[in-house]
Amino acid sequence: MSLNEAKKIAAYKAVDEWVQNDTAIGVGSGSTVVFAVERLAQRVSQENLRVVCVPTSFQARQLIVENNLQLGDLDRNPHLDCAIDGADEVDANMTLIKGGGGCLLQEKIVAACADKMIVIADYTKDSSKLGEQYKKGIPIEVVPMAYVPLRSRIQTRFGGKLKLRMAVAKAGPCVTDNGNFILDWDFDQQKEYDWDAVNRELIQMPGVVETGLFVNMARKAYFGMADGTVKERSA
Ligand SMILES: O=C[C@H](O)[C@H](O)[C@H](O)COP(=O)(O)O
Repeated sequence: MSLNEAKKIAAYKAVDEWVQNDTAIGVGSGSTVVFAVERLAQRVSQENLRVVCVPTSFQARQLIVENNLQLGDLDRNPHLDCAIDGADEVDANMTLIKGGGGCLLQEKIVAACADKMIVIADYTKDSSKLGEQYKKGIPIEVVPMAYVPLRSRIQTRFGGKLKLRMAVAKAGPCVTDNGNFILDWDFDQQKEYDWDAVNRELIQMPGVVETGLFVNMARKAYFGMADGTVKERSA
């Protein structure tokens, strides 16, 4: 089974199990969420469901609009029944790395407004320990003027190395949907980190907007496996 097929079976299962009539849901970002929106659009038209979708990125907003789903926002829908989102890695404790595609701030805000956050992923995201599968580090969204001092400060405090993420089809750094930069923290694989404590400390550093560490947020994860089954993990 291809990676895309693995993403699709996880996404379809999550949408089938968690989306009900008369609900407001958060729509995450990335390549796996594309399949969740596809399934949602099928169910909305086949079952005549009333579902309001709150996006977590520009990409998610486009997906919602292109699939003729009802677009909501946190002003009108401050309480969401669930948020369905992808992840770059999910460890045994359901701690996530997110932001590989540059989306993490709005994703965390939307997930925090939801009763439960449901993760959809392919089997390459399933890991026992952060860094085991995802090798690009933990994305940290920062205010542009602070990236140099923050890079040294985080390296000195926690070890590892931080790199400013560069754009692909544009000269210079990658700019997030919120106008910020991303530092990818290649943390020290030999160290045992308490991710909750690390996340709290990072967020307190002036200039750090948000981190791609999602600790104690995800309720359930669905992994599409290579053999065509869907593996589930609960918090
Ligand atoms: O920045 C992107 C988001 O955090 C995504 O949810 C994450 O990168 C996983 O994306 P994908 O489903 O493409 O693997």
